[in-house]
Amino acid sequence: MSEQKAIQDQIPGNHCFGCGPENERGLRIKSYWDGEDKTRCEFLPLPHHNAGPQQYLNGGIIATVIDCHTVCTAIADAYRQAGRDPGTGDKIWYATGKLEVNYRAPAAIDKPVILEATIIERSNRKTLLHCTLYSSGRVCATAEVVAVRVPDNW
Ligand SMILES: CCCCCCCC/C=C\CCCCCCCC(=O)SCCNC(=O)CCNC(=O)[C@H](O)C(C)(C)COP(=O)(O)OP(=O)(O)OC[C@H]1O[C@@H](n2cnc3c(N)ncnc32)[C@H](O)[C@@H]1OP(=O)(O)O
Repeated sequence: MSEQKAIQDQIPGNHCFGCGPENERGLRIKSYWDGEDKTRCEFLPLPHHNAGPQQYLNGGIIATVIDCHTVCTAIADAYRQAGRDPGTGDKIWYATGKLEVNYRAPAAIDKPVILEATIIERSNRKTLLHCTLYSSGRVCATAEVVAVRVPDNW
């Protein structure tokens, strides 16, 4: 990937478990633009992120990384639509309104997962995104997410 800074590293004050650089015990995913309305994230699971069987990634962790990758994409997009660099000026904050995940195949615990998010639709208050999660080149999950703009005191 290019030299671009991760979306999460451009937005200060984020303590989110999935994507907050300020959460020492979090997953700390990093998302990058990869085309006009697309972003990409690579996440390497840790052994304790397993499901019941130790070789597979836990479904809640899958949902979390999809949630964070897509909502951070919506936030970065909103800054872009406002003509501002992320983290500059008044804060823009989105929360997850809807997260619908289809688990299509198990994801290996010891391989990186790749997430690709696409912005499908945007309006003033909400952004609809699609996300695909791959492991070893295979589609393991797809998701539809609605990110809703909330005040920065939310
Ligand atoms: C303090 C300082 C802050 C500084 C910033 C710090 C840095 C942070 C930086 C970065 C962080 C980013 C990291 C986040 C990543 C992870 C995100 C999460 O996990 S968030 C936690 C889980 N989510 C919840 O707990 C939501 C709980 N729900 C709510 O609070 C409300 O229901 C909310 C905000 C989602 C909507 O409530 P309403 O009253 O604001 O707005 P209404 O009028 O209901 O909806 C607005 C629009 O959204 C649509 N909408 C709402 N829910 C929908 C849904 N489930 N499906 C489809 N559309 C929905 C509605 O139809 C409406 O659309 P129409 O404008 O009319 O077109």
